[in-house]
Amino acid sequence: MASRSRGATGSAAERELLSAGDVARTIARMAHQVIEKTALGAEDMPPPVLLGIPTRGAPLAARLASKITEFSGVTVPTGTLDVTLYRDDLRRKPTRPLAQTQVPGSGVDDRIVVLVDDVLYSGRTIRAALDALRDHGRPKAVQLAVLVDRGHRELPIRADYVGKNVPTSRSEDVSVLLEEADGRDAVLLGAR
Ligand SMILES: O=P(O)(O)OC[C@H]1O[C@H](OP(=O)(O)OP(=O)(O)O)[C@H](O)[C@@H]1O
Ligand SMILES: O=c1cc[nH]c(=O)[nH]1
Repeated sequence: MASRSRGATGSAAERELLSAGDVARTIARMAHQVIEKTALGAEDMPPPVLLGIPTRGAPLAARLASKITEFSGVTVPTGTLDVTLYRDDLRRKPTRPLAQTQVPGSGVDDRIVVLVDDVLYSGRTIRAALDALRDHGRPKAVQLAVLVDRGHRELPIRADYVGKNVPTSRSEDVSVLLEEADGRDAVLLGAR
């Protein structure tokens, strides 16, 4: 279980920001936005490549891809991108376990790549993802989809698709729970 998640139970001090139904509706809305913004289905426009950032970005990317296919009829290449070795805090936290990178056979060259993550906070994970992506080719463009943007950016990074903007204080913690990793879907706001 990832460090920030309190698992399937949650504590009384946590407030539910999104229910399981909200999470499903949010992903569906984001799928429609990706279809529109990437001009999916237009002639001479290959579908975007979705890359989820482990831990929870990976199942999120798979769910987003499945909704995009459901709404558009187009299959979207989907994979995962581990950013661990590209993090700028690697020396401070050298024991982080590696996750899996699986770039689909389509590759990323000349494609729109949509990075998918559960939470956007400082932006440092996404900065690392941009570095990691460089090892796999040169996308035509890179976009970012996050389920929750909680603010407090430390780098000039913004998301193209945001499920929910949540104003937070730095002393708070956003936990995204997903069925695949946590046994249920929810977004919780608690104390750090
Ligand atoms: O914008 P940032 O400040 O980088 O924070 C956002 C990242 O923090 C969490 O990942 P975490 O590193 O806790 O690992 P996890 O995905 O395994 O939970 C979250 O899943 C994002 O990837
Ligand atoms: O609150 C936060 C901050 C970074 N990453 C998370 O998953 N939650």
